[in-house]
Amino acid sequence: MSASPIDLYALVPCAGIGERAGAGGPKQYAAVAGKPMVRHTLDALARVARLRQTLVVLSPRDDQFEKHVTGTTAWVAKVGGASRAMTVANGLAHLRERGANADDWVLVHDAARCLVQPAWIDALIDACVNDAVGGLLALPLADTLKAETAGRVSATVDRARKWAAQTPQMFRIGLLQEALAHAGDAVTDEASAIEALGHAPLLVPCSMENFKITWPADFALAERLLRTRP
Ligand SMILES: Nc1ccn([C@@H]2O[C@H](COP(=O)(O)OP(=O)(O)OP(=O)(O)O)[C@@H](O)[C@H]2O)c(=O)n1
Ligand SMILES: C[C@](O)(CO)[C@H](O)COP(=O)(O)O
Repeated sequence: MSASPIDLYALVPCAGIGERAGAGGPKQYAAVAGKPMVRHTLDALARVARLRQTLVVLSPRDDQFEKHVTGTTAWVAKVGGASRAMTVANGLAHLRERGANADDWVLVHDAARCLVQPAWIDALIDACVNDAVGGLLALPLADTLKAETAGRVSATVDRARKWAAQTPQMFRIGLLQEALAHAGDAVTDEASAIEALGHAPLLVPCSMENFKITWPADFALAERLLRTRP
């Protein structure tokens, strides 16, 4: 009997409250260039042919997704947690319940990184699909890096070999479940949890356009970039 093929899934944590963005509600539903932010994200993922399925993970209290996103083929589960790490862990358990295997890959991608492009996701898959660990899209730091105390510079931090982590982050589902169970709630991305198990995720260079909408001013920048895309 032949082994079952390895599938690739996307998991979109979409259960945040968007406190820093000050959009008057969860930022993933704010309109950017004519569409709710999460719709841009899902449309980009839907154009990646190698993804078998996308799972969107919502807050159990979410009453906006269905209003804002109609006609999606993505799976939806209202199993989000109090932290991003919990949302991802609960989403992984849901994927397993729906038939995903421990050896399958998952690409975890923030709903709030709505400028992601299919070509960047394909580049991540190409780089990681034969890798023992997996990896993430990221950007080498260009600016000089300062540490702060009470609004003043306390130190200049060596920026050599430092990268800003983006998403998607691509790992085997089983390894990521083990890593998140081990790391707990404090990790802010999947790679940190994998690192805590002693692995070294692959850094795959991406674009600064793959930024996360976090602050109020980010909406206008995202709008400008999306409206001027060819
Ligand atoms: N408990 C949480 C927290 C965050 N997220 C998701 O993780 C991504 C990145 O998180 P972030 O930008 O921090 O979003 P928010 O938590 O919504 O923002 P803030 O921290 O400003 O409240 C977002 O797509 C967000 O919806 C999630 O699914 N579950
Ligand atoms: C996963 C992430 O987007 C990588 O940069 C980031 O760590 C999320 O952090 P947040 O504090 O939850 O926005």
